[in-house]
Amino acid sequence: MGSQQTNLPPHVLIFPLPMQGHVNSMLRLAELLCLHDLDITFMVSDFSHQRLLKHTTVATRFGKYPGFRFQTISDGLADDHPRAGEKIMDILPGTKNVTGPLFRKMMEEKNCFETATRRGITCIIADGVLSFAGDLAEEKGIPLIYFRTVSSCSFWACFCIPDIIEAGDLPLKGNGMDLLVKSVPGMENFLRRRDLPGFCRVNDVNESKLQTLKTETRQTPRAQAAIFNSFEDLEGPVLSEIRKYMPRIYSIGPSHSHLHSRLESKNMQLSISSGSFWEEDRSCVDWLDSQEPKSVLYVSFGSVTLVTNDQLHEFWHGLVNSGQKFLWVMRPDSITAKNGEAKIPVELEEGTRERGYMVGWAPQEEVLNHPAVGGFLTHSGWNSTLESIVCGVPMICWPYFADQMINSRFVSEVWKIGLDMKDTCDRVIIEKLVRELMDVRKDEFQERSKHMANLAKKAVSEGGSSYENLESMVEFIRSMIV
Ligand SMILES: O=c1ccn([C@@H]2O[C@H](COP(=O)(O)OP(=O)(O)O[C@H]3O[C@H](CO)[C@@H](O)[C@H](O)[C@H]3O)[C@@H](O)[C@H]2O)c(=O)[nH]1
Ligand SMILES: C[C@H]1CC[C@@H]2C(C(=O)O)=CO[C@@H](O)[C@@H]21
Repeated sequence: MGSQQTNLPPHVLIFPLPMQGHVNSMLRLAELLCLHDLDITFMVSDFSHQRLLKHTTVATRFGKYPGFRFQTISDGLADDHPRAGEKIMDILPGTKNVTGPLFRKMMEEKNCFETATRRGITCIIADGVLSFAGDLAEEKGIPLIYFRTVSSCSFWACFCIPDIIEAGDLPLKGNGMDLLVKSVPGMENFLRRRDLPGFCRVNDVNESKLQTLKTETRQTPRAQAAIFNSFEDLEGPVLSEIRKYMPRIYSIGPSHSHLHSRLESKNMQLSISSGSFWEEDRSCVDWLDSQEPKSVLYVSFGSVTLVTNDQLHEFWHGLVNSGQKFLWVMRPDSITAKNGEAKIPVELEEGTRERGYMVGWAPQEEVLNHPAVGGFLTHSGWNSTLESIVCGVPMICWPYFADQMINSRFVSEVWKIGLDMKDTCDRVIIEKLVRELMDVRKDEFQERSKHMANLAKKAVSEGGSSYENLESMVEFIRSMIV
């Protein structure tokens, strides 16, 4: 490097798995690092980039940071791939086989992005499931930090997969699903087989999704550090277990709340739109404005979940029969009914007209923060879980796959801020749980959720654990410039 470059800031390459829930939280990390005046190259798939440009103000949001750049790359999937449901798992071989080699070529051809005004990459922060980025970092001698965007509890359960297999709790063949799993330290008293991350639901331990997640997770300790979108008061005991294998762990979450707090302290404006891949329908906020405080159940299953026609009807009946107001996000691509199959019974149409409101995609953070929202029926994606926690909104969990299975167990049994309806989808149960959360046990859930929300806000405020961890991490990134 020329001597004229020695005063340049570190140049961090941030590389998420190209899915909504991963890009969201990595974009927030990118902005947090921009606020610390680091140069950032953000790797984004062509597909995600087009979605972001179409549906968000991401260009203006990052336009105010001169050190920020997007770099696009293929995610290895065909343009018309659904990128939803179980098929989303194709993104792992897609990125490994296609994105990985393209990334290597790009780094070599572009001299690791070094220019007259920017250092070559001084640190790679890669999604914890993109080991090819770790391979390249190691080969080129570039410091590496992994950011696993799921909960620490899910990461830890995945890390323990070899011990779970050894103990005979895997493969899960649908038998003994309520038996306790004793081989994940710290979770011996409450983790059942059905709560293990969805990748464990295989008939044979050699199935590729289990093997891939095991391998990707076990290679994490080769990085110099790891980041979790979590906070010590939420997942402290689990983070301590992980630190036995990787001492340098930075819990810096909840990342959205952390970003808000940092922007506020610099008197900077919050971006109006998040990192949504769909158009946010803001009409639901007007509808919420006309509702009583804490009277509305918000229903959303994130960006990947698919719902069958039967499940749709169970939810719908359950919600209408509960007599509660509800705001339901029904993503255009989320119902698996074939044409003509999705006939809506009259009583559901009437019940929805009286008490419900539906949108294709909502400004979720704003919705959860609205005083009219009193509960969240969620698929337990990690971002949704954290967003609900920060707003003190109790949850009913209907986990669909992956980390969601264990997140929902922590919500109901560890933090006790919600109810878990995992592996059921029945209108009678749905009605009962909605009444329990929004009415019968409302006060206890509200109280515990409010307490956790306060702890989350404390973590990201000056002097809080996540705030201090981010400061240390930036120092560490600065110290690693070679
Ligand atoms: O109408 C909506 C619905 C969702 N969101 C946002 O979309 C994100 C959804 O993220 P998440 O709740 O984490 O769910 P998924 O989209 O399913 O995320 C994937 O990525 C997560 C992080 O790794 C994992 O925890 C999940 O299991 C995985 O499916 C959140 O930030 C929401 O605020 C909106 O803005 N509007
Ligand atoms: C498609 C899934 C594979 C890996 C990701 C994940 C994780 O544990 O990191 C959980 O669910 C999804 O977000 C991703």
